[in-house]
Amino acid sequence: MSGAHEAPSVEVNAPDGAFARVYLDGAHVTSWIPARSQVDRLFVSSEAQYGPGCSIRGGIPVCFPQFGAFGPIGHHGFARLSRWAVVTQEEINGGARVVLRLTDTEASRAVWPFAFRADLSVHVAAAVLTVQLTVTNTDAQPLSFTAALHPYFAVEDALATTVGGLRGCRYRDALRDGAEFDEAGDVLPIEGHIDRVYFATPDVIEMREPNRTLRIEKRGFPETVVWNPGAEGTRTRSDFADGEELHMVCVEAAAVRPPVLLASGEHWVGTQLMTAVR
Ligand SMILES: O=P(O)(O)OC[C@H]1O[C@@H](O)[C@H](O)[C@@H](O)[C@@H]1O
Repeated sequence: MSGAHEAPSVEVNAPDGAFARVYLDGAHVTSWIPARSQVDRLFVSSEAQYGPGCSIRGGIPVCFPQFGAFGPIGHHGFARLSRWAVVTQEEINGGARVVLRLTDTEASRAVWPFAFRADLSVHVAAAVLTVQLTVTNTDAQPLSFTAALHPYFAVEDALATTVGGLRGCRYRDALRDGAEFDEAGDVLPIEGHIDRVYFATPDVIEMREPNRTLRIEKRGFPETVVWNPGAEGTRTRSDFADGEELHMVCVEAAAVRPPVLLASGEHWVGTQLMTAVR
């Protein structure tokens, strides 16, 4: 574990001023500042740890080859704990992009016995951050996985924040023993600790605060996860500071049910696009 300044990271600087920072450990985006803005739309804890083998608390963890407990290996998989390599850095599509890559190693095969290639592309332009995960089965046998992009969005007051667009979707509530319900509300208020996987969600939803809105889009990911640790959750985690639950909301794009199944040589693409509407 180390401090933010010692761990290697790359900057993504678009000609219009849009900015992102990505750490090589975990291919972890920790900062996103849209063009013509001074405000970072991602939350990172003041207690976050950096470096090989520790997941940064905040930003956008990449959960692969497993999301949560949806699969046979450890919670949220090993991608967020692994060193990725920078493949390309370029100006493209009016913005800037970096692509990082993770491939199997002896250590990964000991946990998950497959050859694979995972590419994470991070593109910024204007008011949009686009994060795309491409997984290729480079093994001779089929493989299956679950995955998520797990952004911690910075909010001024989580308790004044709502997520709109999930009405009618079935969800699994981890706070009620994994029981399933149908979302009845037009908007979902964040009222404290929440931990839900919404299934078959619309590809465009909105996170609204009193003074600003984020449009959160996904492609290839069927599910949306909404998570806030609540006061108890930040108090009991050493990489969170007390009270930080009020300044973050996770709205994640996930692929969990069913797991993604790839034949030898096939690939899968999942994308999350975040737009600062205001
Ligand atoms: O503390 P971690 O491993 O980063 O996980 C954070 C949270 O991630 C969310 O996606 C899960 O739904 C929660 O159950 C989990 O607590």
